[in-house]
Amino acid sequence: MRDDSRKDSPPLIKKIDGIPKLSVEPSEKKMPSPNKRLGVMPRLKKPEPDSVPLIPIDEKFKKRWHIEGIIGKGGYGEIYTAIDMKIAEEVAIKAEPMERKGKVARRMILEQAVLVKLQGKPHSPLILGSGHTEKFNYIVLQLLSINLGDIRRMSPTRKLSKSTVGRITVQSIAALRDLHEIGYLHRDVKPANICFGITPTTRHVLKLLDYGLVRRYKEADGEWRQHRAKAGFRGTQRYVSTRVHRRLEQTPADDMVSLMYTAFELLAGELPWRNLEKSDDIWKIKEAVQYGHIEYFSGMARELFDFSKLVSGLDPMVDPPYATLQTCVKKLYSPKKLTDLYDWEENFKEAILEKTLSTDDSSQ
Ligand SMILES: Nc1ncnc2c1ncn2[C@@H]1O[C@H](COP(=O)(O)OP(=O)(O)OP(=O)(O)O)[C@@H](O)[C@H]1O
Repeated sequence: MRDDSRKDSPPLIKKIDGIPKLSVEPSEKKMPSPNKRLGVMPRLKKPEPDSVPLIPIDEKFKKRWHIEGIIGKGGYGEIYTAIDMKIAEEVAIKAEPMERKGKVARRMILEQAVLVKLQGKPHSPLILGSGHTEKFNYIVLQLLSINLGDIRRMSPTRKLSKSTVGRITVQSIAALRDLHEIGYLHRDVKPANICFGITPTTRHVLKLLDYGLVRRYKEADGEWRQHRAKAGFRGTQRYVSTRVHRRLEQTPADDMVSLMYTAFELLAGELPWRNLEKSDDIWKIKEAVQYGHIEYFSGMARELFDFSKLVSGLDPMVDPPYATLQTCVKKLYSPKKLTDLYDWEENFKEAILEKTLSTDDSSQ
């Protein structure tokens, strides 16, 4: 379930005839070195029969971008790769119809505004341009790797190793801290919204994507906005906190809970509620995990027990202690460094070894 009637976010930009044009010239924006592509490059998707892409493939768009094909399709938009003819560099273009169910779709307007505010922060993708046509809004972004959900599925064990997940979590905490610092909640933290860079200088730098569900939770002076008595559902059912199941106003602690579930899924290969569909059933198991029921932390998941306890104990009414959370997950990868190789650069050998060791454990 992914609900998105965005009634609750105040418009940041009054003009709603399309997202504002932003075109960043190469001299103003330092693109990462284009010489060498590293990491797990996105692959073009086969065109779906009977579906017409928003931007025609193999044509020049806005006289600047040669569209190569579609690499991703979210619930709302399409993501393309294109060659930016001005800088001879491959980029990603995200396009979303301007109208949804007869209403002006504001997701991308908000996403563009937040991305602009985040420029200069290491875990935000570079935004290279934006604008609109009669039918859709678009944002031009730095091209990144495939997302962590797809990377996990590439692993022969369908899991990532402790040291890789530790480094993903520590960088995600920093990404969320940077977003919370400018006053916004993400509200859709999940493996599909996390990628890495693909150049020598960015290949170990995590990038948090998809700011379409953000909500402002504090004002410029740092004062928190008043909570609503009841909030609508926002997020993805598998990863939202129990507070979201209860329709409570989300706060930074709820982004941390979604990050903890993300780390759990990457490390254990699945979440305990993976096969459940009903919100109440999922909520019940999430509560048991929150209360620290040890049976849910078997195999590699036990490595996340302390982090889970810390996240479950967070006070939802204050900003989380980011540094303490980072210290807790550092023990998953220490003495490795953030710049050491990650699973996908080493044929997932560490994840395979960990699977063998945990199978040995359970047979004793
Ligand atoms: N800059 C990028 N470089 C490479 N791949 C990207 C980039 N941006 C998005 N993607 C890919 O496209 C997918 C969908 O992107 P995104 O989540 O931004 O779209 P969405 O329409 O908002 O999706 P959702 O339905 O989750 O809201 C991502 O999971 C990722 O794999």
